[in-house]
Amino acid sequence: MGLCGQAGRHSSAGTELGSTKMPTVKYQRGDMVMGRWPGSSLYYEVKVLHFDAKSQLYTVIYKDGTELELKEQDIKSAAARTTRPSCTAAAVAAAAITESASPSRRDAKLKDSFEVRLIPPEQTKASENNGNKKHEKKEDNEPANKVNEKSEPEKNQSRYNLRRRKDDGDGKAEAKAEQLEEKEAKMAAAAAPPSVSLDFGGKLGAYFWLLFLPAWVLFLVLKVNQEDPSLANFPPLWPLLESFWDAKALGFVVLWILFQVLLYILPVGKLSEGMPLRSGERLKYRTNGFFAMVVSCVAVAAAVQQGADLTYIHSHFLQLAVSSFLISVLLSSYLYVRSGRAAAEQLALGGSSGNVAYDFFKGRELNPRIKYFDLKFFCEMRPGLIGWCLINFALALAEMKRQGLEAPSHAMILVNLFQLLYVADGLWNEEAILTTMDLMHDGFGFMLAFGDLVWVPFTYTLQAYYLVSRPTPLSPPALAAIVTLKLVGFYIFRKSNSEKNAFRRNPSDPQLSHLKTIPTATGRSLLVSGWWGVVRHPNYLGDLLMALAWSLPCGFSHLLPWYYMIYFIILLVHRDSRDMSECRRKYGSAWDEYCRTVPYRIIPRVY
Ligand SMILES: NC(=O)C1=CN([C@@H]2O[C@H](COP(=O)(O)OP(=O)(O)OC[C@H]3O[C@@H](n4cnc5c(N)ncnc54)[C@H](OP(=O)(O)O)[C@@H]3O)[C@@H](O)[C@H]2O)C=CC1
Ligand SMILES: CC(C)CCC[C@@H](C)[C@H]1CC=C2C3=C(CC[C@@]21C)[C@@]1(C)CC[C@H](O)C(C)(C)[C@@H]1CC3
Repeated sequence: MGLCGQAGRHSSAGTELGSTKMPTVKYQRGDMVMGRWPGSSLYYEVKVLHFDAKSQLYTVIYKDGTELELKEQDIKSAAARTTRPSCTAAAVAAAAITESASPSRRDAKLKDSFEVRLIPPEQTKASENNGNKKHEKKEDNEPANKVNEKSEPEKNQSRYNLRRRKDDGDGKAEAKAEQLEEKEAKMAAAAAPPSVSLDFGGKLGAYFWLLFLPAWVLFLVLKVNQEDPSLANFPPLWPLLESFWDAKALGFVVLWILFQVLLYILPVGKLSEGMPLRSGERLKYRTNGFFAMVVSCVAVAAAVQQGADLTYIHSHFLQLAVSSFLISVLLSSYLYVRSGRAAAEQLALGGSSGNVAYDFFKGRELNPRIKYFDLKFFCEMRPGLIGWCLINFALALAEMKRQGLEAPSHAMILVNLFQLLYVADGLWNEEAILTTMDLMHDGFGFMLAFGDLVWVPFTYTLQAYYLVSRPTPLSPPALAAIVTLKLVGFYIFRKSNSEKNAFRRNPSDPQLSHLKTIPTATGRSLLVSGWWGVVRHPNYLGDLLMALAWSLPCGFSHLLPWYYMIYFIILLVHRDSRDMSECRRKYGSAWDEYCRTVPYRIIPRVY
């Protein structure tokens, strides 16, 4: 400790470093020195970024971008280097915690009181770019730094843990540390600067998608209505203009949405907490989706019992789709207008390009709410998702009617049951959606509004629609193989999603204590064993296997029922790459380390 002492001070008052002057200090901005890792006696190579005369603290940066603030006595000149000169902060910390394994030494370290502030890598760049002045301002103003001003070496230790977590001993200490970890994650998130990269082909891409997506749905709906839906039979017949519109169809769609609104606002079911927002706040969500689904099923069964003819949905598919499209456009316009009044911290990162088309498409506001009514959460989980099952059921009835069957075909039953299971599972585990990309990162705009209200109910039902007028017999072995495939996919999908969700909600969950994790500078860890150690997106793998099981019952005569499979591969590959860049931005070198440890993205040894 303090090996360098106060001797040998440079008398470098007023030295010019770029555009800023450093006061009289021992180490200068840009110096490569050895910084002591909090809570340990290990020193690692760091670069001096800044000295704050007021607090007498040096801001230093590790090789992986982690910034700390250290006292002078915790810094040695590079000549005194003894250990691990090029370690990342994560590895450094791992070494530090391993070192502090014995309780007595650990206690001693807890008493150790040197000031340290952890700053996420995003800020590092900002501080490097902006120079010292800005940095000083940031320190003064940001709540993240204010909270971290407390001396809590154990806080830093808790985050860095490459050992199996059940080896840690004292559960209480760990729980406390995890709480701190969560607090820091909030702070890091609050401090994250807006991202500037635009996905989906940027501004020009947005125009393209705004035109292409509705046109594509129209194309699919017209195509599946053709007697011969093969690609060669192109273009499909263009219907008369008046057949696009049906006021009754619009009325049904509006009624359905209002019915779902009613179920959503009923004070039934759990209130779940979302992930911390950049402001540190955690929104509450009424997670009664499964209840809404059960009530909807009962209501539909009662309506059928009363003589309602659900095959209307089959015969008015186009009009229903057009009505939903109109509602999605209205909703997106409302979302765009209201986002103009939203505070900066309520906007999604990268959701404010300034370009009307892009912002309208991608959505600006992260969690648009009318009082407690969360529009994004509601739309993603209710009308379209439950509507998907309703439409499938109606299509099974239409198949019986069209083909004169007493019961739906085996293929139709499989498609119906498989997709019903998928939706029911999503609603049963509704809380898990709060840790998905859409809820945590994406703004709510046309893409999701259209996706939820039009894309899901009117294109995810194409397999069932296809089967209505195309009998596809299945042999018992084929049936058994398809069911097995679906169950395997479902198992992988559910287990991996639940594992990540449970870990994000409670990193010290005893049931996850056998899993290995990589610490990151934000305070959150990444799972590197279990499902998330097999590939980087095991949930996508399970989802893709299920998608395959949904298409197989429709046979190989046409490409149309395989549309979902093809679309889904493209969607998930793109989603994976979006997520990779986002995680790279968030976690820096810890993410690279994760990618090195888990080299495959979705399919082990293939991709
Ligand atoms: N049927 C459909 O149309 C669609 C279905 N889906 C399904 O929805 C589900 C959710 O998908 P999606 O939101 O895309 O992505 P994920 O649920 O996979 O969420 C990705 C996030 O998980 C966290 N994460 C990534 N790796 C790790 C790790 N090793 N340890 C801990 N956390 C990690 C990161 O967020 P952080 O670190 O910030 O927590 C990352 O941003 C999937 O099952 C997918 O298949 C998705 C799209 C469409
Ligand atoms: C129109 C665009 C090209 C694409 C829009 C994509 C959306 C349709 C999907 C984005 C993520 C989704 C999820 C589900 C449905 C499709 C959308 C909205 C999901 C609710 C399906 C049920 C699952 O169990 C789930 C994991 C909850 C899904 C979450 C993501």
